[in-house]
Amino acid sequence: MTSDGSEQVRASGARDPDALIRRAGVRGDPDRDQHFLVDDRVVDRIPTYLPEGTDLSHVLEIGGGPGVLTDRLLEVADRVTVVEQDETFAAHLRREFTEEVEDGRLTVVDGDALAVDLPEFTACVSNLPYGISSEIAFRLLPRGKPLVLMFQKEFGERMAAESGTSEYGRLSVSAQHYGDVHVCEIVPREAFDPQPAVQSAIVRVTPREPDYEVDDEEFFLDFVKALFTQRRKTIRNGIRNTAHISGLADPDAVVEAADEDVLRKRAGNMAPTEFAELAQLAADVGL
Ligand SMILES: C[S@@+](CC[C@H](N)C(=O)[O-])C[C@H]1O[C@@H](n2cnc3c(N)ncnc32)[C@H](O)[C@@H]1O
Repeated sequence: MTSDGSEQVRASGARDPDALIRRAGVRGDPDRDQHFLVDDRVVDRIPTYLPEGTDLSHVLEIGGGPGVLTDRLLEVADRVTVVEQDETFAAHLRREFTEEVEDGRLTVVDGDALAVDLPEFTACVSNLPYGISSEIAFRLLPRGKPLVLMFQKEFGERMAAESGTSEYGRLSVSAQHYGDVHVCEIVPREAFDPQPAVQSAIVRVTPREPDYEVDDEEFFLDFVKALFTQRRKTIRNGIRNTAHISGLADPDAVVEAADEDVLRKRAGNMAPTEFAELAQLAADVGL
């Protein structure tokens, strides 16, 4: 705290997380997915995980809370839009960053990130509300922009997992369809207040085209989802048992046309490219 009693900023110019929480006037409520970052070192590192050369002209943040990450994003971005569902925190953000709001550098959107229209953004950096992190991630991924997102550790590791590992699944194939997924850092519970029940992971998604082609993206993703519901079964049985999920009209035709080597595999050992090839074949002969 300074001699005049203010505790606005640290020497580096960044706002202090505890002071921000105090000024917000309420504590985080875990039932509302409110676990606020209080470890400056972690907050400082988050924007640095964006891929080199990221366009920082308009950064989106989902769930601003007291504004510790918003503050860091305003240091590096030309413009920030933050979506915050809790009215108390949305009002606090407008108060805390009055100058930036007046200058048009910060827009605070009140509302549910799953329901509001998201703006055109050039990158998204967020400590996500964990209860809806999957739905939010799959709203963001198809936009094809760099993402740095905090998830529950297990979720982040599943997103980044490679075939043949126990974490690999539908989430890995679907997320990696949109970009390269990398776990940048595991964050301990102590970095938050209130502390979450489990550790967290900061995940970077660098957008790129997949190294395979699928004509019908929706069918591809449904097909992958279907086969992972039967991950212990062979692909042959998986195709036959899950037509109600994949939407295949003639699963037997797919089994007849597919390679025996592929049919003997299990979903957990199929690389994304193999899923894509099989999905193309399935769409041709079985839909
Ligand atoms: C994990 S906290 C992160 C807060 C802050 N960015 C930080 O790192 O300290 C998640 C924030 O998302 C907000 N939130 C929860 N559900 C939301 C939703 N559906 N849409 C937008 N914000 C939401 C919560 O109120 C909370 O402020």
